[in-house]
Amino acid sequence: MQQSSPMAIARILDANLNRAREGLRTVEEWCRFGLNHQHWAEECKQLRQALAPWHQDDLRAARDTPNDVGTQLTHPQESQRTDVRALLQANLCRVQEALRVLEEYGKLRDPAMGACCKQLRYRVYALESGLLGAKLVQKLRQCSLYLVTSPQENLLATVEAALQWGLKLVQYRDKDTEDQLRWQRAKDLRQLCTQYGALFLVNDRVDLALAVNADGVHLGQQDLPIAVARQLLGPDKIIGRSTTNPEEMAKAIAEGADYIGVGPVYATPTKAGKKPAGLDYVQYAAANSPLPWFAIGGIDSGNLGEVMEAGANQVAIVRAIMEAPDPSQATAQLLTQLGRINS
Ligand SMILES: Cc1ncc(COP(=O)(O)OP(=O)(O)O)c(N)n1
Ligand SMILES: Cc1nc(C(=O)O)sc1CCOP(=O)(O)O
Ligand SMILES: [Mg+2]
Repeated sequence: MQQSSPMAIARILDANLNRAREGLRTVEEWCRFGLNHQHWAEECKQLRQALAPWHQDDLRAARDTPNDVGTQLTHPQESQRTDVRALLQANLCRVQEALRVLEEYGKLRDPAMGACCKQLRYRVYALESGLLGAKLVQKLRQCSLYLVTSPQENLLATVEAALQWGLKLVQYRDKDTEDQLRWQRAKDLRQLCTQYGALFLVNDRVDLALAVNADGVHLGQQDLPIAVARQLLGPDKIIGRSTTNPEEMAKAIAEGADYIGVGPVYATPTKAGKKPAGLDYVQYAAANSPLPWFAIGGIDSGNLGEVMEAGANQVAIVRAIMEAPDPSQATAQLLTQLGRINS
């Protein structure tokens, strides 16, 4: 059994504090500049800051790089990063390993250091699932057509008709129904969407989204702040935000929305009284949005061409499907125009 050497322990702590902080900084840069994701960028920063007070002068002073036998040790995978995902994965793994070492050796120095590093390691697991497990958002990026429902007697049959043609994204929007029934309908739609492999979001209501395990929510400017919804829903669920102008777009990005609605493109009775943002804002979104975005408002097969010419690849629709004489045919027509019969 080896006697514990304070110098050796100080070197281990110093090396792993550096490793954890560098790894976090690498991930943070992508959250900030690659994803424009304020929530995750801040989480990385806070994790780094939580480690900083433990990196005391005596630990730095123990550093002895010339005599560190590990500086020449590399693994072939370190020089083979195929893409940003692999880079993030490697760095998050590095941070988790370093935190585990800090937890174990930190206990020898101060039990509070061990406990702190354990908590930080759990937060890094959450960061990892948020960043790399965001499969729902990746799926949303593939959806060219977004059906936003309106209340009607044959709600399920109408949505199913669209799903049969390959629709992959549905939002349950229902302003007036009492909660018991709304919850029942949301459950039925959730099940239907699961059956067809489609994403299912709930408009306005985070509680309802949670209650039926929806894939996310859509929030307008008057609805809950995104940070509150994120806290309730966790990092993996999709949160969409309506925007009408560049300022709202910038705010939604900064707040950590996963996608935005861009509209109303045209005046629409579904959102009576809301002034159209027009095709100019569609063009602006096409040039500037780093997030997936859906043009919405008054869009049908007759004007879809000009909305696409303005730069939209993804559109959200209420009446042109929900009130179509033949929702199947309407969906097929829209998907064909969007160039993707299957999504
Ligand atoms: C995809 C999408 N975009 C915009 C909206 C509108 O949301 P909001 O402004 O909150 O208005 P209501 O739909 O709640 O009346 C949306 N629902 N979906
Ligand atoms: C629900 C909604 N939100 C809009 C926005 O611009 O934020 S426009 C809109 C209504 C879209 O319905 P339709 O396809 O029937 O015109
Ligand atoms: Mg709303």
